[in-house]
Amino acid sequence: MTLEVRDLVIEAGGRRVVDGVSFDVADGARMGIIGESGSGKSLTALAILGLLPDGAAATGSVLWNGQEILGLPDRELAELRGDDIGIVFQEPRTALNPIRTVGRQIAESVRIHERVSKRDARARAVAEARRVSLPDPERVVDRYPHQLSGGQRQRVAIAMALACRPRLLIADEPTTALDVTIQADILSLLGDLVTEDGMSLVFITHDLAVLSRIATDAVVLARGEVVERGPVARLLAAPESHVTQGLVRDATATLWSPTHTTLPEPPGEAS
Ligand SMILES: Nc1ncnc2c1ncn2[C@@H]1O[C@H](COP(=O)(O)OP(=O)(O)OP(=O)(O)O)[C@@H](O)[C@H]1O
Repeated sequence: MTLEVRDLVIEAGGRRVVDGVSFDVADGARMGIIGESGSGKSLTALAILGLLPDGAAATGSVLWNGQEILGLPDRELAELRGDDIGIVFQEPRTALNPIRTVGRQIAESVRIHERVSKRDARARAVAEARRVSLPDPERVVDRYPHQLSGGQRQRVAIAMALACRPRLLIADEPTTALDVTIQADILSLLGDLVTEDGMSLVFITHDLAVLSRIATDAVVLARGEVVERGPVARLLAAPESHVTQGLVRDATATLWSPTHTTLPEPPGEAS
């Protein structure tokens, strides 16, 4: 299943905040969308999912497996989300319902999309909790979000997003709100699950070091436009635009030094 985004334009608050963005995500590919704050990353993801906030509108084309999904009725989009496309956001606290047990929330996404019985749904919730390596899955499903750590809450959000085995996962800064060590754990969990299921991935971040751990290719956004695109290894090693060069400098300065990635000297400072 492929995602093709063509000439996406988003107007929000009377301004054009995304301006002609195009990219493809082939079946099983791992695409990054990277850029500084306010460059249009989140709105691009929300437009793909049909979740733009009030006051924002998108034009252009978003083809999912050849079908136009931009402007689909809410009902059809809701079916697509969860069934075909999973979503993980930055802040699990806001993605989770504080007054429902995490098991119920994981089970709910299964029940909506697969019509399983209540009892089977609970068993599934336990299995999904185990799959994302939540501790003591039989019991953790009876806990409430506030009783879990930030990293555990993000595991719950990932379990919810992946419970129905979507073909595409869109993850918007899923590790940004977490401690540095937890970030690495969540990234490797996501990487493992994406590989296991053969899903495609769209991963949004402002951090090229993080991106290099999970994505193979990326588009670089600045002020709503694609300023550069290519394999992440090339963007790191030979960034062409000033924006990407800045991202490489930030990545090199980042506190956690990725074990699998050798970051190059920052541009202009190489000996
Ligand atoms: N609901 C809205 N109404 C008006 N403008 C908005 C709205 N949401 C976002 N914007 C503006 O659109 C631009 C792009 O926002 P977006 O959230 O997509 O950026 P981003 O790259 O994801 O940034 P961040 O990393 O800070 O989340 C920004 O200038 C932002 O202020």
